[in-house]
Amino acid sequence: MSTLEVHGLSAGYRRSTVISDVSTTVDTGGWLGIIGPNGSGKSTLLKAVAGLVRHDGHVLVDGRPLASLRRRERARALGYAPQIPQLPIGLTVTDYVLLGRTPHLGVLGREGPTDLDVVRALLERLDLTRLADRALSTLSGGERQRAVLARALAQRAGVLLLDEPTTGLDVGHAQALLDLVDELRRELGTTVVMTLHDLTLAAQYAERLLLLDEGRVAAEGTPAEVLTPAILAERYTARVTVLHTPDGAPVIAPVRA
Ligand SMILES: Nc1ncnc2c1ncn2[C@@H]1O[C@H](COP(=O)(O)OP(=O)(O)OP(=O)(O)O)[C@@H](O)[C@H]1O
Repeated sequence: MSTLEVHGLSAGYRRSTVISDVSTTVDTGGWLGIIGPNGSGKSTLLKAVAGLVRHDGHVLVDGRPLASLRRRERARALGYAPQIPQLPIGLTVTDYVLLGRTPHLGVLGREGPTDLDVVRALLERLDLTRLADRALSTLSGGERQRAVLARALAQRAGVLLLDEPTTGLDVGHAQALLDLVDELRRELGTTVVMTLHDLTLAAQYAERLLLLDEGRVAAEGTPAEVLTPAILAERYTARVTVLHTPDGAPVIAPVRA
């Protein structure tokens, strides 16, 4: 149940500026997909929104500057699942996902039945139940990725930032994850911002797409407005055709020369 506003956001590393003057608004329960070629600044944009890299400009959640919120308030306002997370590899899957509940725990810092229920339900939906007691270090890449997402979803933040959430997931697990995110969005009004290379999945799940090129907004609109062969040829140097599934969803198909 949160609106995210980004105003004139610029960010980078040391002396180099990577993204410049990005502005956008995502309404409560909205889903914005960030797309763009390699190195265009998608991950940097998410990190800047999350306040994890040096930036200029403003990020507001429900009209409140994110930078002004205390840690716990901030963790309830905004959750972030990075593309390459630092994992406490000795933890079990359950204990790791429970960490996502930290901003909701009472003064004693003990998890209650609601926290355990939230975690159990997420493990079930992400096909992790049989791995619940396994150490993170023993998981496959796709299993670990699902644990990282389960932790971010357990946080139940108003705004959820997902950096390439389907990386390393097979098509079935990718769909299960995106369906689950869609459900949270509909049931809890979670506002979602996600980077994705898979343009077909991006078009099927995101309501709007923002195309970054060299750190600037090159296009923004509905998937049909942004994913045109002309725009993709110009921004990705790609030859593609746009097909449609029987229910009308776009499929971005590469065309061999
Ligand atoms: N920690 C860092 N220090 C210095 N430069 C960085 C750092 N992280 C990213 N960059 C640079 O910033 C630019 C944008 O990187 P970013 O990861 O945001 O792009 P991206 O669009 O997410 O790329 P990809 O599609 O390849 O994941 C790249 O040129 C990259 O080399």
